[in-house]
Amino acid sequence: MQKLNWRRIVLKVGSALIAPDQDGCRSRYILTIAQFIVRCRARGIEVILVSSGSVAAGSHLFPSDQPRSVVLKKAMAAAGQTEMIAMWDRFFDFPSAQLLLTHGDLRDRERYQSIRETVFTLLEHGVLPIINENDAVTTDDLKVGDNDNLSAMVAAAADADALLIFSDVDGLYDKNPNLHDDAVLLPEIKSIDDSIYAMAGCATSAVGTGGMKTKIEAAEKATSHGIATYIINGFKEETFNRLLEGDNPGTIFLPYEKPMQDSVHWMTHTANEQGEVVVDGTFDESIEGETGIIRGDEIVEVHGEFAIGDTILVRSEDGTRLAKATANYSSCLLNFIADNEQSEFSEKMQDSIGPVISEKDIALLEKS
Ligand SMILES: Nc1ncnc2c1ncn2[C@@H]1O[C@H](COP(=O)(O)OP(=O)(O)O)[C@@H](O)[C@H]1O
Ligand SMILES: N[C@@H](CCC(=O)OP(=O)(O)O)C(=O)O
Repeated sequence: MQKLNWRRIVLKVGSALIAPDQDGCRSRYILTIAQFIVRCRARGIEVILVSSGSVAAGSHLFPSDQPRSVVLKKAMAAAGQTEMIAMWDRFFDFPSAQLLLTHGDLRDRERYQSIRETVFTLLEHGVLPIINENDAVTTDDLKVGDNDNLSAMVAAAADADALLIFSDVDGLYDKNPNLHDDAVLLPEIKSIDDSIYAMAGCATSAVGTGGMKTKIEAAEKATSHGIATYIINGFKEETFNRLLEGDNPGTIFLPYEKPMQDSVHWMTHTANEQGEVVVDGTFDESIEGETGIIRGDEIVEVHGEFAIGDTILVRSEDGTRLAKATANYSSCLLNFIADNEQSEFSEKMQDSIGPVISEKDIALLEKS
């Protein structure tokens, strides 16, 4: 048995635990999770809750004979969210706060910092943050799409020590246990590679989103930030006692020994690129030991429109994704420099602005 040394944790609760009968919220499983939250807080552990279930909670308010269009699901989410938050809030004798986020919020560095500040202030004042995706307003471009990945982004933003994903299954199996009787539970995953993803199947419940694939993606995001990630069965009461005893009741994904620096992690796992620059073969050498990298003469092409401070992808001519980085130039200026690389004006401008990207604002991507 290990000593529990969590300072701050993120709990992610799946839809099947909120609305198991798909007929509004039920306290059946949530009550035990609420007690777990109370017990963690009593031990001085700060808790952030990421709760799914708004669509599942709101679906009973709409006709069941209509096809579930995107618009109808947004309406279900808007209506179900109030019911779900009201239910959580009823269980606690401390205040809670609702934060509804989209990927559009998290991938914008300023809004990301603003979310962090709000979460830290809530925690400082003993308020329980309850987070969900803002399903009622998201579009394909703006959404994270599943709360497993959202909870990992939140855990990274909040500098959590552990991410606990409560689901309807005991943990990660070598294949979907709901479809294969001989599936074997994997208690500990040291590193995530393609063989781990190959085990993951889709959700088989009527209310889940993403199944195991999005949980492994979440574990990858969180562990690379140094956050231990658990997939655990929220249906089973003994789970919670075992967790508090420092035991692993499901699957634990071990954190990286050398986690990524926060800004690099954000760029790799949360930000998405607004445009890209294609560089010639000298990129690899230019990274080494430099304080800033890529000059105009190394750029072969510029794609998309981006402003100074936006995240861009650096790619090689053969299509390899080399790095994500913060642009020190707008796409407009880079196009000008690329077209006029020999001109004195272009040279002077680069001397005064400096390199296209700086070493402190770059996240090298694994070559695949
Ligand atoms: N290798 C696997 N191990 C465990 N569960 C798996 C696996 N592959 C697919 N699944 C499915 O993933 C489901 C959990 O994901 P999901 O339904 O999205 O839950 P939640 O609503 O908690 O996010 C399980 O009920 C199971 O059907
Ligand atoms: N944001 C959605 C949940 C999306 C989601 O990831 O659901 P789940 O797989 O049950 O965690 C909702 O509140 O209905």
